[in-house]
Amino acid sequence: MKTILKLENVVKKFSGLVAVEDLTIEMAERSIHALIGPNGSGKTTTINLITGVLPLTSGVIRFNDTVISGMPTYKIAQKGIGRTFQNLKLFNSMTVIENLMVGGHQMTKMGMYKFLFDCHTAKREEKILKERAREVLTFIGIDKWRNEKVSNLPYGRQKMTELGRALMMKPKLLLLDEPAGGLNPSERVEFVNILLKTYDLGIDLLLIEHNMDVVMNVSNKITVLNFGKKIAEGSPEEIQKDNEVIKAYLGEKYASAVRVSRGD
Ligand SMILES: Nc1ncnc2c1ncn2[C@@H]1O[C@H](COP(=O)(O)OP(=O)(O)OP(=O)(O)O)[C@@H](O)[C@H]1O
Repeated sequence: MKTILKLENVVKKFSGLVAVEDLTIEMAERSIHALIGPNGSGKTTTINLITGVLPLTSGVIRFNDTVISGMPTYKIAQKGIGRTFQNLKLFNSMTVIENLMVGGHQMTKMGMYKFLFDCHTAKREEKILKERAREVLTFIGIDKWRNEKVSNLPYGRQKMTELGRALMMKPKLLLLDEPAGGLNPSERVEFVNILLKTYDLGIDLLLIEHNMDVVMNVSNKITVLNFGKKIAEGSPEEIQKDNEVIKAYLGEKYASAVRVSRGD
């Protein structure tokens, strides 16, 4: 088994508060790995550490054996790590396709100076970005809304747009912060199908998610955090039976519903 992402003894402190405590995670290549835990347990902070949005207090993060902790965010993105956010970070007054094209700019070889002053190359770059955006929009099934302003779209399609923007860079690993949050049941099913299709393209997924149906159905491995510490790790079956996880997060109601549905 090859490891795509490795966190080694990662610590993040915000003045007095230890948000992530001595966290070690190994994510296998060709896997869907979930990070779950109660509110405030350090999940989003962990994603912010991986993507370089926050500096580590101590520890090391490796992506495909390269140390990425300490690198600026754009370099980490260029290495092949994409992300989506818990609260959408789209440009609401821009159209769907414009949002994707902005997300794809880092993909092109051109610097901003050249883009502004070299019209000929800028036009060619724009054409490449547009073609890539259409390809991504078709893949996630929202191409017909490409010229709509993001603010006019229902929430489910806005979430798709954000996923599309992350896919523009052709990441090898995609970090998803609550992809199913705020979606209604049919949007959720549609989104999960697109995520599985994305995985089939060869993109590994690290997923933060509170919806346990989604987590248990799609993940190969789950890491559970509580107060910044890893309290359990294993397959969905192992995690559903883990007493500490049931006590800290899943609750007895969830655990007994699973036992009934399994006929235990
Ligand atoms: N920039 C910050 N400054 C100070 N404290 C922070 C900061 N970001 C996060 N925290 C704190 O770190 C802890 C972990 O927060 P984090 O957002 O990582 O949790 P989470 O597991 O993602 O929660 P949720 O499920 O609610 O999104 C919390 O106590 C939070 O208040």
